[in-house]
Amino acid sequence: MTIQLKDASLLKTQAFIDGAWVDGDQGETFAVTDPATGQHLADVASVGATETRRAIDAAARAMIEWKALPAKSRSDVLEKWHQLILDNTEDLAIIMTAEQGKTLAESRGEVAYGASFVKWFAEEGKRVYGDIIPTPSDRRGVVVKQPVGVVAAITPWNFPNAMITRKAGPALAVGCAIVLKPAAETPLSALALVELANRAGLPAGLFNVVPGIDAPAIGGEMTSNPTVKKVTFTGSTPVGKLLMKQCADTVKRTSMELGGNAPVIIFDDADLDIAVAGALTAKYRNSGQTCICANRLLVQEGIYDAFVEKFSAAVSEFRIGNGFEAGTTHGPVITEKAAKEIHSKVQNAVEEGAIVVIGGQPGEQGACFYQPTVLTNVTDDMRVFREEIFGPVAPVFKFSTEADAIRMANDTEFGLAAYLYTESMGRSWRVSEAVEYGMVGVNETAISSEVIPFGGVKESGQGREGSKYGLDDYLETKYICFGALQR
Ligand SMILES: NC(=O)C1=CN([C@@H]2O[C@H](COP(=O)(O)OP(=O)(O)OC[C@H]3O[C@@H](n4cnc5c(N)ncnc54)[C@H](OP(=O)(O)O)[C@@H]3O)[C@@H](O)[C@H]2O)C=CC1
Ligand SMILES: O=C(O)CCCC(=O)O
Repeated sequence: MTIQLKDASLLKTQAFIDGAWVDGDQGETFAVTDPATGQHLADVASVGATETRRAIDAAARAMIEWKALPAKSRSDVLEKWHQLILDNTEDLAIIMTAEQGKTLAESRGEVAYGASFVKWFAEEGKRVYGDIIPTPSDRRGVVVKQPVGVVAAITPWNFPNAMITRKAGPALAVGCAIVLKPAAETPLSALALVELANRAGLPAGLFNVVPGIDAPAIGGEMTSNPTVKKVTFTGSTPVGKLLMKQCADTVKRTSMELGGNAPVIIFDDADLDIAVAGALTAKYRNSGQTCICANRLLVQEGIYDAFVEKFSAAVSEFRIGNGFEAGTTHGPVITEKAAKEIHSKVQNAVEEGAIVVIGGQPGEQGACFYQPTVLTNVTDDMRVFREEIFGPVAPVFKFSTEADAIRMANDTEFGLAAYLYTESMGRSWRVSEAVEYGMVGVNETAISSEVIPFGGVKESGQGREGSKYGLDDYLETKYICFGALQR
């Protein structure tokens, strides 16, 4: 084991089912490696359908008492969990950088971001209101909100902490129990989080973590088991579609946070410095591996050359490397396979006529590195326009009119986040309303926080996470009719 922590007991390698740390039934394990060095970090228990079923049964049992508690009692446990996450920020960040590759500063930021969802939903869970409906007769209609039931969650490797708390926070706050399958690349962050929830006093069975390399087996059980009432997923659109189909047989509720193809539209009247800074953040955050990362920079012809010059100059200052090393601004991408996939998209663009302004090659630091890249002379038939790049590659497209920009922005099956830069108030409104996206940043790309409804339209998914709306995904609406009041 090569991860050095202040509290070594946060490094867990077994599954957590019904309040106990357990191996898989077959004793199988899978390796977790550091993408920056290729070093082996840990062997983690690999569970399958049988253990997942056991976790679901435990969740259903645990929910009976949990959902009957006053919201305040559930909130108290979540508040303790929140504090423990903050108290252990450094260890959680070290685990994250080791298994995911992002810089230590980014990992610390994500731990705080992840903790904010626990705190937010500890508070929001106390504010689940119903309604009384004034019916036109001798009756009263009452609407109550109830927990949806056992929740199954499948999470990705790009945000190994926050994508878990954004689901577990609201689920637990309203009285649900949860069974979580973390990404195979980043199970250690998930296991450390559930260890802290356990230390916070969360009763056994309410939060189960089922790591494993056979995702279809675990996902198959989660989506077919009738005890599971809701599946919440963050990841790629093809897997999201598959899970939705699998959920149809038992008519489960689903929340899907899927792929994106975010445009950053920069108009001639934008403040150039602000636009460059925003585009840099939107593109290169987490080495480009965020579903709301800028995928396409759309720049109006009058400002295009100045933008490319300033943007590329800033990119040339980046230092890619091991996320633990001081001075590293950007870490590796998650796997060698991902680095190769990014390069194939760049090669496709270059073969079709794109010009590499900077980068354009795998990094020399290791198999999982890719150079921060800027491409010009790009067109809308290239893969970098159509597909999610999920890497540090910025294709800069040119447009003429506002109508062109809106058409290009909407010319995709995705609809998660879009950003625009302009000094015109009228244009801000017009374009924000015209683009088909779930979230729009106007002169801002740092749009995420626990207080906002995060989610997409079109094939980017359904449901919203965070904010007051984030509770709805875990609640059922029940109508009760009180009749014959005169009796
Ligand atoms: N919206 C987002 O935030 C994300 C988008 N993506 C996009 O997807 C691309 C591929 O990344 P990748 O990691 O392969 O994404 P996936 O969608 O394959 O993985 C996300 C999660 O789904 C699980 N999973 C995969 N297949 C199944 C299945 N059949 N049944 C149940 N669960 C399953 C994975 O498990 P396991 O790890 O064990 O395979 C992981 O936990 C990226 O390049 C990016 O474009 C990826 C991650 C996050
Ligand atoms: O799905 C993702 O890529 C994580 C979203 C990051 C964020 O909340 O900003």
